[in-house]
Formats: sequence, C-alpha cells, structure tokens
Amino acid sequence: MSLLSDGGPAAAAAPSSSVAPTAVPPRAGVARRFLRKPVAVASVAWLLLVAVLAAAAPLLTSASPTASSITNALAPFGGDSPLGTDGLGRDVLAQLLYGARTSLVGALIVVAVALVLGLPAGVLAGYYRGRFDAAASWVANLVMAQPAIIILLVVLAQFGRSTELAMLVFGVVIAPGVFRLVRASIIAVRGELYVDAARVAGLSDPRIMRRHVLPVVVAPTIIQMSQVLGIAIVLQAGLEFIGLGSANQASWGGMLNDAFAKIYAAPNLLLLPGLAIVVTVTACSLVGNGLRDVLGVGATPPVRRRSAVRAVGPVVEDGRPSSGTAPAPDDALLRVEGLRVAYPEPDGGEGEVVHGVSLTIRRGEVHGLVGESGSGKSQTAFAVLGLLPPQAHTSATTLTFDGGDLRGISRRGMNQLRGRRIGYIPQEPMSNLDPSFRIGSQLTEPMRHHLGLSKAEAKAKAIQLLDRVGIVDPARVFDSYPHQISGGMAQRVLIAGALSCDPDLLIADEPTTALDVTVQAEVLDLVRDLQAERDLGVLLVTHDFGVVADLCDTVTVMRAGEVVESAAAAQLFADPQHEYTRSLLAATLEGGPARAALTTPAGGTR
Ligand SMILES: Nc1ncnc2c1ncn2[C@@H]1O[C@H](COP(=O)(O)OP(=O)(O)OP(=O)(O)O)[C@@H](O)[C@H]1O
Repeated sequence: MSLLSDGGPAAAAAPSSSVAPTAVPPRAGVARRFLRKPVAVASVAWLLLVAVLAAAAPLLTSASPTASSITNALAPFGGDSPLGTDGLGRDVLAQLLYGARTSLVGALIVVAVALVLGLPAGVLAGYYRGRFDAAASWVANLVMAQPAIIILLVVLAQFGRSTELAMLVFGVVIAPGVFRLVRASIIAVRGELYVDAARVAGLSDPRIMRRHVLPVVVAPTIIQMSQVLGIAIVLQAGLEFIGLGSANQASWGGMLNDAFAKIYAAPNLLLLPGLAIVVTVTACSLVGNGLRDVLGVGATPPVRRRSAVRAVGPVVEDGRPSSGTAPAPDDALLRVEGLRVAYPEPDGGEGEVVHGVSLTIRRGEVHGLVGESGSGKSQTAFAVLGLLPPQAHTSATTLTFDGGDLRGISRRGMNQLRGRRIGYIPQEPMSNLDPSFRIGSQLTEPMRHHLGLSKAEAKAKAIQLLDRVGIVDPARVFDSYPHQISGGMAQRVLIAGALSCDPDLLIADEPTTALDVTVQAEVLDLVRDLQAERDLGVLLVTHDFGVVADLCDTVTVMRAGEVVESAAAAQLFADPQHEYTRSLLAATLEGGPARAALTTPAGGTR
C-alpha cells in the first residue's frame, strides 16, 4: 500500500558564469514567493480559520454538540440554533465547530506519529545505510504491503471505537511513506560532493547532518505532511461515516452519517459537513502544491556526483611495477604502502580496484598521481582521506600521516585531521559548494570548528584568503551564494577553503578538469604559488602530463589499480621506464605540449 510517493531533495543551484549583480538569498524569497500565490494563500487562510474556529468553539456557541432534544429535531436556521438542528435535535453549528476540532486533532495525531516514526528512521537509514537501513527498509516494505483499511478495522474491532486510536494506527501505517521519502532525500544529498567536502573539512557527522543534510529533507517533508493532513481528514470522516468513530464525540463524518439517514427530509444537513470536508481537504492539497512550487521540490534534479565507473583507456601489455620506484624518504609526510581497495560483487566475491599501491610524499613535495580514467587514482586519494564508501574494504601495510598511523583511526580522529591538517581540493567546484549557504558561511565554519576562531576572526581570515586566491571583490563573494559565482571563482573559493586551516598536506583531485583552459592555467599557477609559499606536501591527482610537468617533483603512474612506475618528474619525462608511461606521454604530446619547460630538478624550471 502506498499512499504517498517518494520525492527528491530540494533544488541544487545551477552555475552561472559571473557574479550576479544583485544577490537574492533563496530562503528569504520563499515567503515572498508563497505570498504571490493567491490560491495557496487563500488555502492557508481557510486552514487557519478552521483551526481558530475549532479552538474557539466554546466561545462561539453555548450549545453542546452531543446534547439531543427530540422535541427540537430538524429545527430550521435561526433562533437558538443559528444553523438549525439535526434529526436528533443536536445543534448543527456546535457540531460543525467541535467536529472541526475532532478532524484537526485526528489529522495532527497522524502527522505526529508518522513523523516521529518515519523521520528519524529515514535520516539514520539514509545517512548511515548498512544494517539499520536494511532492517528499517524491510519493516517499511512490510507495513506498506498491508492493506491499511483492514488493519484499521481489525484494531478498532479489537480495542473499541476510538477516533484517536484509529488516527494513531493510521499514523503508523503512513510512517513508511515518510521513512522512504526522507531516506531517498538523504541518500541523494549524501552522495553530493559538497557533503564529501564538508567531511573532508573535518566536520562531525551531527554537524554535517544538521547543516547540509537535514535542510534538504525539510521541504519535501512539509509538502508530504500537508498531503497527509488532507488524507487523514478524509479517512477519519470515512470511518465516522460508516459508524466507526466515537459515538460521544462530534465529527464531520458523524454528521454526514446522521444527515444521510434524513437525506430526503433535510438534504441541507449533508451540505455543511460535506462542504467543510471538501474545502478543508482541498485547502491542504493546494497548500502542498503551493509549497512545492515555491520550494522547487522535484523541479531541479540534484547535481549528481560523477560516476564511479569509468571507461577503460588504452591497453598496455606489461602491468608490473617498474624498477624505477622512488625510494621512500624518511621525513615522509604521507606514506602509503601496499594499499588495497576492494568492493563486494553481486556474486558474493570481491573485486579489487586498487592493488597494493605505494607512494610517499615529503613536506614541500608535489607528487603527481597519473593514469588513465579508471586506473584507481581517486580511489587511492579517497582511501588516504578516509572517504571511500562504507562497502569498500581497504587495507594497507603502511598508511601514515606525519608519522601517525591512519589505519583503524577513529572517525573522530580522522575528522580532526581532514580539513585541519589535510586539505582537499575537489574536481567539480560547483557540486562541492552547498547551494543553500553563502560562500562566507561555508568558508568560516571549518575555521570556527577546527581553529576555534570567533565569527569575526573567521570572517576576516576568509576574506583575506579569498583575496589571496585572486578573488577581485572578496567581500561580495563572501556574501554570495554559489550560483552567483563562476566555476573558476568557485574553484578558487574551494582552494581558499582547503587552505583555511593551514594544512600540511593538500590532496587535489584533478582540480582543473571542470574549468576552461585559461582558468585552468590560472588555478594551477595559484596552487603552485600557495604550495611554495606554505611548503605544502601535495598529492595531485591528474591524467594530464602537462600538469605534472608544470607542478610536480615526483610522479606515480597507475594503470588498472597498480603502480607501474614511480620516479622524479624530470627523470620520468627524460627516460620513462614503462611502456605504459611512454604511451601516456605520447598521448599527451599528441594532445599538445606541456605548459612549462622541463629541466633537471636541480636546475630550475618546472
Ligand atoms: N563504489 C565503487 N564500487 C565498485 N567499484 C568502484 C567504486 N568506485 C570506483 N570503483 C572502480 O574503481 C576503479 C578506479 O576508479 P577511480 O575513480 O579511482 O579511477 P580514476 O583513476 O580516479 O579515474 P578518473 O580519472 O576518471 O577519475 C574503477 O574501475 C571504478 O569502476
């Protein structure tokens, strides 16, 4: 049984090519845009009116909704009963007012129960996946497979006629719909690069959830709940109409039941409760539609992270590591030896995608990790960052950062390293910025968290960093939303973010791939300047030998998850040992020469 459909997360911003002249904060506009929708506004007004009338019922009428008087049956409009009386002499106005209470309270019970059960379960299942997700999804599917009305009838038959009990059970039945919607929204946003970026910045899970994940759930959940309100009112009226509501409680469905028996004698008795139900349920639905339009849910698909599965490039015969592997220096900042990454496969086995990779990076060294698409460069970098998906099995004989073992490090320990001592520059700048927060807030949060800076100090440092990475008007960009800046500016912002907590190691995953050629050159120059200025160790993931020639001291070449050659950059260019390296170099040269002249390491230009 599925009364509700899954929805997607709220909008993701589309990049534009320059800073927009006027900043229109997306959230500030929501109320204004909603107010421009007369039907939705009228619907909200109606619902508020019903709520106020229901709350003020004892003040608006002194009549009891359940007190019958056979002598006063079917009294016309006017007099003591302004809207007349029904077949048992009960005051119609009082029944309508108190019936509204029953309807609203019942609908709110459904919403509360559905939210209490579905929301936290959906958040935990979507964010952490794993066993809890499997178990919760199984329970949700089981409940959804049951016919709701049969469950309700069985419970009411067992425990007696009670509107509240019926609504409670209905809330349980509807909770899987909330669970699924929330889970789907969280899974979608959890895969977004800006959530990875927040993790890389070292923010804790609760903080990432509160700031980047939960806001995405709010809009679809509010819209879903407005629909649930309407469905609950109809269901409740239906149960009361067939006589399954509380006998001593006024309700719109009960009024319909009574009026049906007098349909020929007093057809007007059907009109008022019927209208109340129809208008109120329609209003709930129209409010939901209005909110959907205003919040843009479902209008814009989320920015998807790039696919993990890549095309395989040119095939080279011999895959053995070359003898030219650079010796591991003792003052290593990052030391990786025998790194393996494997994923479970559908047949129950495991497929290894990184096969015993080793590399070492010293302070001040720029190390290029090169290879064709799918060769395992990003998997290696993410393994170091501790950002592989939960199903990945990672092992290494050595994995140390500044002497500290990263194998088996706690989540908290890794959070303290990422963002603080290990910075990360991603490949796709736009997807790594949360569209719903200003640049300034995204830059200052890790600084406040890791460095304990005050709001003002973090702002001053962020503006200084924006200036340093070449942003012309740092104060304006600080106050802008991601969709108001260009891709090149977004990458500069992310570089500023990666440097904001003064890391020792920078991991840059193809930092220029998503940028046009002119901007690529500028960003590479910037990375080179900042690296030299701060004596950073850099792991630069790239498939471009031009970038390697331009920036790197040492290079590791990967193919199909293995290191085929590792050497000083100049040596590798001068005398590539492996056939595969030679074919990659040849492919680069066919595409165009390296950006800078390459001389010996001692000599100078890189
Ligand atoms: N979640 C996953 N499950 C199974 N296999 C995966 C997963 N993620 C990546 N892989 C596989 O790991 C291999 C290496 O991928 P990786 O992203 O590291 O390549 P890459 O060298 O960085 O490529 P590119 O230059 O295109 O980014 C690929 O064959 C890919 O299909």
